[in-house]
Amino acid sequence: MTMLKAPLNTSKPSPLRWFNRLYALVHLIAIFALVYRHCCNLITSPSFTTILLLVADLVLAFLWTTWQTFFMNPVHHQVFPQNLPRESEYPGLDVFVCTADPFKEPPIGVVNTVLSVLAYDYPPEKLSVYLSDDGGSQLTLFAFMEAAKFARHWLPYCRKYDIMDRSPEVYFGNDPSLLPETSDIQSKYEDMKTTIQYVMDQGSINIDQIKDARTIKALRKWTAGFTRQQHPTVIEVLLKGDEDKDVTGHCMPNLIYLAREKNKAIPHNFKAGALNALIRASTIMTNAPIFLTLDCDMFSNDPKTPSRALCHFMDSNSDPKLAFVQFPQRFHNLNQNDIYAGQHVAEIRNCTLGMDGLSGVFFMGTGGFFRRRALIEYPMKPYGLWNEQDKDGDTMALAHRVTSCSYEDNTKWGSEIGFRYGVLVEDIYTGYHLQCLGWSSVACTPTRAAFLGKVATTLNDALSQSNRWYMGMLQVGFSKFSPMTYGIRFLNPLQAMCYSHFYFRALWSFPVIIYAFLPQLALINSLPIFPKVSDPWFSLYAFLFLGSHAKDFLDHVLAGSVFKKWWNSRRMWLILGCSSYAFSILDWFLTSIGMSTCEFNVTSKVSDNELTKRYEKGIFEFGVESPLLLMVSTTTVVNLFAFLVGIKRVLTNGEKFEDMFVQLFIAGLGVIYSWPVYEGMVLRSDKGKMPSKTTLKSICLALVICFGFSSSF
Ligand SMILES: O=c1ccn([C@@H]2O[C@H](COP(=O)(O)OP(=O)(O)O[C@H]3O[C@H](CO)[C@@H](O)[C@H](O)[C@H]3O)[C@@H](O)[C@H]2O)c(=O)[nH]1
Ligand SMILES: [Mn+2]
Repeated sequence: MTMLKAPLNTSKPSPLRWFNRLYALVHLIAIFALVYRHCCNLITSPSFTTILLLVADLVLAFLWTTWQTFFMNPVHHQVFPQNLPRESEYPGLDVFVCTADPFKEPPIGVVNTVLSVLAYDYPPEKLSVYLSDDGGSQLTLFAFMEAAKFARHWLPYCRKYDIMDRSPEVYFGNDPSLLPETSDIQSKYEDMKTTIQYVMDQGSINIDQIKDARTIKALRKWTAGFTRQQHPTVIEVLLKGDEDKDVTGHCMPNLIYLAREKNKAIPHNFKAGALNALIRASTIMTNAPIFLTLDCDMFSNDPKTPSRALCHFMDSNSDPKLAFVQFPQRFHNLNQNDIYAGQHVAEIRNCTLGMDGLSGVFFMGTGGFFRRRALIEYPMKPYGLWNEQDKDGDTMALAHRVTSCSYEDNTKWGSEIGFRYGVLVEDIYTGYHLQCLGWSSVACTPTRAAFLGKVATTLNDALSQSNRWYMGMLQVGFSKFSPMTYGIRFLNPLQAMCYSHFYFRALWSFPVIIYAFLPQLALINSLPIFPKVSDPWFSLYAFLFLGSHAKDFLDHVLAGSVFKKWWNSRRMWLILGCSSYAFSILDWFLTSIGMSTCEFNVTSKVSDNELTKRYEKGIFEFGVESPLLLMVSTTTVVNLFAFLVGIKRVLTNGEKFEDMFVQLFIAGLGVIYSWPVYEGMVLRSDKGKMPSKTTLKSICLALVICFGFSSSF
């Protein structure tokens, strides 16, 4: 009799797929009808307005269609870590944590992320944690030397009491129940925090005050000419598994600090470059077959996460070409209704389930467990790494060599091996390339989040982040690797359409800007541009509007969201459309004609108390002067003007309400969505209000737009 082996994972298609397909079909027919109407209009009464409306609706139709591909075959995966073999059979695991700027990403936060993964429920002799410091900062190294000392107490404590929150900041912040050692460990943690905070406040380290010879030696590497953009490689092994023991005598995981060499004259390729340096250094030092990549703010929220990933990697029935297991991004600092829609609840859920039913989820930059072989196929003879015999046993010298900035010259790093270079979204781009090469991926979505990170808590940060992302997406979309020309040859066509949706999403800004200005300006000029209520075509508009909104709302609810969050996500969709996405297109254009260079601006992970309080209350944070905010405020003022003028005309000038209904509705909706912006412009006086200069500028601009364009109608 053969024993049935207990499964490590299962997958089940969602029954909702039938409903989704039916909805998509009906909606698609309505879209065709609309396009037909536009074409008729274009023939009978061609005008600038008709052309713009057609363009807007065509772009909307394209993005709607590509969005539907996520809903055609959603699949639910489940994992069963209890069925895994013994721990002694687990593969080695390397964890890569990236940080880039000690002032935007405070080291104490990074330390918490690293401690939370050092304390994983994983055989310590098989676990190594690497910290990549692109900020090349002595302060960060110092913080990690302190963290290594604290880890000797923290790890055995977590193990002994099976603590769930292994980020000490979270654990002590949650008022832990008092165990015999708790207050002792807590005071050690507070001491470490104080020490780190002290050097951060000083902004530098006074080596004379340090007694430990090893620390002094390490810190002396920051010589006079050492700057963040120009410095040699620094590698420090802070914990060495076979030598360092915790306070109970247990072996510790490895902990390695790495600041790769930087040279102003040589592009460092931002995070992708950092990750590739990590891949090479770790290949030489520990070479675990699986590695996990993490952003510095993404602390582990569940010590059993690696075993969930292993449920896919260790399953003999899984795809041998499984490249990565993605734990979708989740966040811990969201306010109640997620005012900037940073959580992307419905989006993340629908995209992961949807792509999992095709060739696999996209890589989200953090929380991905990779099979090392997917990124460097060995033996990699042509590329050099494996040719270099470690003859003198000098691993460190070799590790320094492979993290030097000239190492990648004339190699395929960044194009055919490692994380891919050249665009600002190295994450989705690398996952996409792997899938084009025949690798697959899978999402793992446990109820308790595997990792928790930080969302942007000011409007401008949220907008700049999207600006960067969607500029990066356009770089792929319009490159020779576009999913429409390249991806489609290697991927399931639906999968290629999923990627097209992301890569071209910035095009939303065309319909959003057209719909945010054109109907409003026409309203001011008493020109009806949509069918009146009694016209049969009106019901087509109503159907398309209501249908798409109802479906979107349903998708949110099914993803566990609530009405207010959905409403906020709608508002953000409009705000992004008229600001970030438009700037993404502009940035992409300027970069591609060589008038601008692309920069990865790190999102700030610090926020002062007042700001945090406002965010927690759900108040919009404007605060700074920025072109992104100016676009938003100008658009909202135009909508308000148009709405007021339109209402006045209907009430006093006897203009027909039904003729202007659609335009009034669009402007009115704009006004309702813009409420927090008006508040920020005129009703508030706190620090987070819209800067008066921006308010004034936007009113002037809006007046020019409203009355300057009158002659064109
Ligand atoms: O030159 C750089 C720039 C950034 N980073 C690190 O990259 C991570 C992400 O940077 P962040 O500013 O937090 O960007 P986000 O927009 O919040 O990140 C999202 O978008 C990025 C680009 O698409 C992905 O890399 C991230 O994983 C994803 O969370 C952070 O740990 C940084 O320290 C570097 O290591 N080197
Ligand atoms: Mn981030």
